[in-house]
Amino acid sequence: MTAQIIDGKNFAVALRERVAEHTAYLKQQHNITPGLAVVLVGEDPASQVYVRSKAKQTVEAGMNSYQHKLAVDTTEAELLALIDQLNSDPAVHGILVQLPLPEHIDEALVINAIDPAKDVDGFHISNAGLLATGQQAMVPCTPLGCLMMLREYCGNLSGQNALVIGRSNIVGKPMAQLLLRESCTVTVAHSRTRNLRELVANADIVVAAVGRPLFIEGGWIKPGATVIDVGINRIEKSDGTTRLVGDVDFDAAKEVAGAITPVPGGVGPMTIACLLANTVTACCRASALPEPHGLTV
Ligand SMILES: Nc1nc(=O)c2c([nH]1)NC[C@@H]1CN(c3ccc(C(=O)N[C@@H](CCC(=O)O)C(=O)O)cc3)C=[N+]21
Repeated sequence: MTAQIIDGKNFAVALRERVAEHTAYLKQQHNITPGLAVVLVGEDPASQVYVRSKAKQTVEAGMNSYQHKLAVDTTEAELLALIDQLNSDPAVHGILVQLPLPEHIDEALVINAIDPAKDVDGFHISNAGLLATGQQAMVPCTPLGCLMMLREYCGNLSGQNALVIGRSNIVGKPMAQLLLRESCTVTVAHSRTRNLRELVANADIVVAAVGRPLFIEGGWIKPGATVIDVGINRIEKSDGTTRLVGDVDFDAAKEVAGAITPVPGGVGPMTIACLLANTVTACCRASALPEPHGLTV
């Protein structure tokens, strides 16, 4: 059997269309344009690529994009002052501070300085707590995108064995919370887990977010399982060029799984689409307007 390939790129196109439609509606009916501010500290080339891509897609959806590029030696106090300013700017509905930050800046302090209502990354402790207690929150973009794809491909998730590999605050933990909310039986594995192979073999759903290239072997996967690969690892090929691979050995896993996301073209594009969706959600909530269907879970 060969797995269905879950086309995250197509999925993201459809989600961005819904975002653009609702943005147009907000403009026409309420004279409000959703605005997303992205803050980048330093000149990491990969981060610059992501930030450019986010800004381009924000504008394409009809929203306002505000970019703040700060020097690598920006002080924590200066960054906090900018966040204060964005928190009180009514044109800004979403704020994203690109991670990682330079070492001299306390990441948790900065994230928790963002107004939770504008925290479109969903990283603020208030949003983490709201999600964990089943209340309305801003949901982190990557797990949100993963859940949207899982719902589409698995239908009812209730009672399914879901294995989340990775325990980060930005993917593993919120993913586990979302799957619990869907009534999955959730296991969280990580680098110290001893019997990973057996856990994978028992999982109807695998979400891999360990950050190790090709770590999960195809032969471990339960036949027919749904595999969501969050990993984006750049590896060097024998000819010296590089390519992107996930945490799962895709070529082997696709022979066993029921459905699987590729890398690239899987979770990555959905992450950015969900950022735009979260911005529209934040905008509607800020204006006490009804939220459109399908932009969050
Ligand atoms: N505050 C914050 N929020 C983030 O959401 C955030 C962040 N910081 N820091 C960096 C990571 C990384 N990230 C990606 C988003 C999309 C792709 C993506 O679309 N990837 C393409 C391939 C891109 C390529 O070819 O390099 C794909 O998977 O198909 C990748 C990575 C968001 N991040």
